[in-house]
Formats: sequence, C-alpha cells, structure tokens
Amino acid sequence: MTAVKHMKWWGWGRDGVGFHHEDKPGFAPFVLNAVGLDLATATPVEEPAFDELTVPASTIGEALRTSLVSIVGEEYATTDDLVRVIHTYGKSLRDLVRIRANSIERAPDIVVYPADEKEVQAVVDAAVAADAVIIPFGGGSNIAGSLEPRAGESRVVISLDLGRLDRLIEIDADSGLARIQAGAQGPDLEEQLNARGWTIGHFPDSFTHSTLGGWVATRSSGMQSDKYGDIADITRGLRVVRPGGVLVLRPLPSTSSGPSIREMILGSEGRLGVITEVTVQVHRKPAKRDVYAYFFPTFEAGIRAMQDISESDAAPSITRISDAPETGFSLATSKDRKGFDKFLAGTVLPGLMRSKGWDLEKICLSFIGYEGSVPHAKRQKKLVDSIVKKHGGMGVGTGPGILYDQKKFDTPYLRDFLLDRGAAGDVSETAAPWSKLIQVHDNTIAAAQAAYNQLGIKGWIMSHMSHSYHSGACLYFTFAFVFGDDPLGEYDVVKKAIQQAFVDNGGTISHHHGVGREHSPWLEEDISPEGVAVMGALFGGADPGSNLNPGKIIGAGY
Ligand SMILES: Cc1cc2nc3c(=O)[nH]c(=O)nc-3n(C[C@H](O)[C@H](O)[C@H](O)COP(=O)(O)OP(=O)(O)OC[C@H]3O[C@@H](n4cnc5c(N)ncnc54)[C@H](O)[C@@H]3O)c2cc1C
Repeated sequence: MTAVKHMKWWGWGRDGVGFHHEDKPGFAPFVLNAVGLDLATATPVEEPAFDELTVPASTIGEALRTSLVSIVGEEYATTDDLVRVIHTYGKSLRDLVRIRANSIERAPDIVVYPADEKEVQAVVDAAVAADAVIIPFGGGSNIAGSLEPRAGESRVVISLDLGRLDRLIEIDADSGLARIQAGAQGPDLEEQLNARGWTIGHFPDSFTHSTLGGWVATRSSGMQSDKYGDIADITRGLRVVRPGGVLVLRPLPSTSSGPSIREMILGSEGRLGVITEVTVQVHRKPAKRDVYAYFFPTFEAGIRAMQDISESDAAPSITRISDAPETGFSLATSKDRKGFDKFLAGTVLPGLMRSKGWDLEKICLSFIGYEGSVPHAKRQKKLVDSIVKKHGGMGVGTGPGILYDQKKFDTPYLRDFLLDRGAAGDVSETAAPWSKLIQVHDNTIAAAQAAYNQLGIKGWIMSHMSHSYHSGACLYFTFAFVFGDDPLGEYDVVKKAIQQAFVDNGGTISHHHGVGREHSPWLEEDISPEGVAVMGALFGGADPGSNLNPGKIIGAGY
C-alpha cells in the first residue's frame, strides 16, 4: 500500500483505536436505560476478518490498466483487494453494516494515487477516453453514500485518491488566503498552517480523517463555523480538473460574474470534476480560545438564547445547546470525577438548579466558544453572559468545555462499539429558520418514536442545535436502537421517518453531510422538481458521458 493514510476497512479511524467506557461509570447504565442493551452481558463480536470478505473481481482490462500505470507509476495504480475495499464505501451506518455483513455489490476496479494535478488530468482524460467511471476519494469519511459505485455499473470504475496532493502551496498573508492541495487531511493541513501562525478554523467532527477536497465536495461545516463560516464561506478559489482541462476560479472576495460556479462545485460530490486545489481564507491563530458551559432550564429557553446571541453584537465561535436527552448522554459519558469536583457536579450544582425551581429532567447543557484576542474574547463572553442570564441560564465555567474539546474526535468510535454489540447508532442533521426550529425538533423526535413503535423496539433519539446563522440554525440528531433480524430494514424505517420529518416541518435534508445516495429521495421536496431539473441539466451538460461519479445526488437512493 502507498504511504497515504487510510481508515480501517471495516470501521472508523485508525487500527487499534476504539471507544472505551471503563472510565465513564454512567455510560453502561445510560445505554441500558436508553436502548435496553446490557453492556455487562453483551458479548462483542470479533473484529471482522478480511479473508472472509467476498470482493468482486476487478474488471479492468489490460489496456486501461497499462495506460493508468504509465501515468501514475506501478506503485500508485493498484487492483489490490484490500485497497479496493477501503475505497468502496464511506462510513455511514449503512456502509458499516454492509461491510460487516460481507455485502459488497460493486467495488472500484482500480485505485490510482496521482502525484499532482497534471497526473489527475491525465487519469481523467484516459478514463473518459475509455468510457470508465471516475470516483474522487478524499478521506472516505462521508456518511451519505457518496462514494460507492452504482451496483449495476458495467463500466470500469476508477477510484481516484487525492491523498498524495496534501501540501500547503503558499499563503498570501496580505489577504489571509492559503492555496492548499485538495487531498490534505485535516490534521496535516492545520499543522502546516499552524507552523506559519495561521488556522483554517474548520473543524468537523471527522476532521482527523477527512480532506479539504472532500469538505468542499460535500459542503461541510465545522464546529467553529459561527466564527469562521462553513466551508462554503471559507472556500475562495478552486482548481477543478475536468475532462479536457482545468476549471480555474481565482480567489476573489466577492464577484458578480453570473451564477456562481464556485457554488456549483461546492457540494458537487465529484459530479463536476476533481478538485485539486482550494484557496481558503485563513486566520491568525487566536491568542485566546475558551469553551464555556452553561445550563438552561429548558431546550426552548436555550434556543431563544442562541437566537438572541446570533442577532446581537456578540460573535462567539461556537453556539451549541443539547436537548434534555442529549444532556443526559453528555453527563453519562463524562469521565468519573473526584473529590470536590465530584461534590460540585453531583451535589452543589443540582441543588442550585432545584433551588431555582428547575426540573432536572429538563435541563439542557450548552457550550459557547470565544476566540480571538484576549480583550475580544472577554468582551464576547460579557455580551453572551448577559443574554444567557436574560433567558434564565447559568454559566458553570470552562471545565465541561475542556472535556468536550478533548473528547470530540473520540465520539465517532462509539458507532463501532455499538455495532460490535448488535446496536445501531447514527446521525441525521438539518437546518431550519429560527421560527421553525422547535417544531422541527419536536416533530422529528416524535417521528422517530413512532418509527420505533412501528418496529416494536425501544429506541433512543437526542439532539443538539449548533451552527447558528442570522435566520436559523442546524439541528443534529443522534439515534440508536438494538437491531432485530433485519438491521438495514429497521434502520430504513427510522432514518426515513427522520428525513421526512425534516422536510415536512420546514427543514432541509442535510445541513452538512451532503446528498449522495442516502438523501437523494428527498431532494425534490427540498429544492423543488424544477430545482432538481436544473441540477440534472448541469450534470448532464457538464458530463455528457456520465463518467464523473454518476448516480450521486440525483436519481439515487437505496
Ligand atoms: C463520525 C463522523 C463525523 C462527521 N462529522 C462531520 C462534521 O462535523 N461536519 C461535516 O461537515 N461532516 C461530517 N462528517 C461527514 C464527512 O466527514 C464529510 O462529508 C467530509 O466532508 C467528507 O470528506 P472526505 O475527505 O472524507 O470525502 P470522501 O468521503 O472521500 O468523499 C465525499 C464525496 O466527495 C467527493 N470528493 C472527495 N474529494 C474530492 C475531490 N478532491 N474532488 C471532487 N470530489 C471529491 C467524493 O467523490 C464523494 O462524493 C462526519 C462523518 C463521520 C463518519
């Protein structure tokens, strides 16, 4: 295998790293209560064995293989089964269930790792000349089914891995713009920027295993988006290899040169070409960065506070509030506390809340982040504190915020832990105007509960609001249940109920995970049939041979 870093073929993250709960005494009782899974008696399945996997044989002919080898070199064009499997799926629950169940209908026939844009162009041109399919591959972390080849694809499928294009090319310090190759993974990219005193400010939960090109291709959003913007705001310039040439968008602060091609590339999931380079706006590393925790008596009070903050002069980097069930989960997954800290969290704080007349079953935990110069961070906090007070909330310092910061990149391992024990854990997210947020929240929870009732199972759903905008915010739902006989059939019932509740109540089908195949069935309800027709015309016109990641975003679904 090449030096490009890949995740486990069967799960999240690096080999040897997983979720543990021995240091979180509240976790096992919480899981038992939430989904009826007894961790004391549940026997985890063995790690899947690659030898037992049935991998469809590569169908690439010698002529195309030789042509690709002549472009990237023998070492960087491989038909190796393990590499092809790594490039077959993303990391959605559906992907993980299928790979564990030895279910691979169609794998890429070859994986290529070009060294630079010239090689990417040559690969794309050779592929189109041979009428092959090209699927760009970043970190492989998407959860919308954006990577897998179509089941019945009869043409050769080439997975084009951008992993060798991982360099920070240059920084225009006057403008705060950095040219970065699209295959750079989060930590590598940030390390190169930090070394020169800059940050991109984009930190999705999948940061450790996703790439700049993947973020652009799926319209990603990071946890500090309130300050730095979504990737759509951060992206200024682009280079995209298309059949026959490179589409170049210079980094401009704003432009009125017709409909935005930049916006068309954002979220295009490989259907308009291969992004090789992105010029992003970058910021000087902040002198101060704090995440404070607050409690609110109810979710509604917290949401109203977040809305007020978004409309105020305050500009925090993170505004996030969990509903009561997610607050319970956060407290249950906290590490065991000791001494006075334990006394404070377990006795003093609940006592204080009760004295205010709060129902402890309804309390909601919020995190608000402040970044920038020391006086700036201080002023933001002062403004926010007064808004929190107005809505009946109370601050509890930075302690929980530090823990949240520390464990945010570990949480993704939890899904594999649950799958090992026969349970599903997955997420769905939406965005809606402030006026509809509570309605979307309550009706989505109700829809999921109805789905669980229909299945006759005990299920769990919780949510938080994050990523605030002037007119609304994102709601992020996490749901879990113990599988019966038909894991994906049961999953579909719950997932469909949640997605349908989003569109029925005024939300979008996805705030930052993209469309892929998973969300495609709801696209017409999201952007109207006319919107889908315009998008179809764009894809059809820009890729008449359907060589570029066909079947994603439009006309897909499971
Ligand atoms: C546990 C977990 C947590 C997550 N948290 C977040 C989060 O907080 N925020 C968020 O936004 N997302 C999150 N995601 C989703 C995922 O990480 C994002 O969709 C991410 O942007 C995908 O980047 P990637 O490099 O892994 O792309 P991939 O998964 O490799 O590819 C995704 C799509 O983009 C296309 N693509 C990739 N690179 C290029 C390129 N260079 N040119 C053209 N097309 C390309 C692919 O063909 C595919 O269609 C999470 C996923 C998981 C599993």
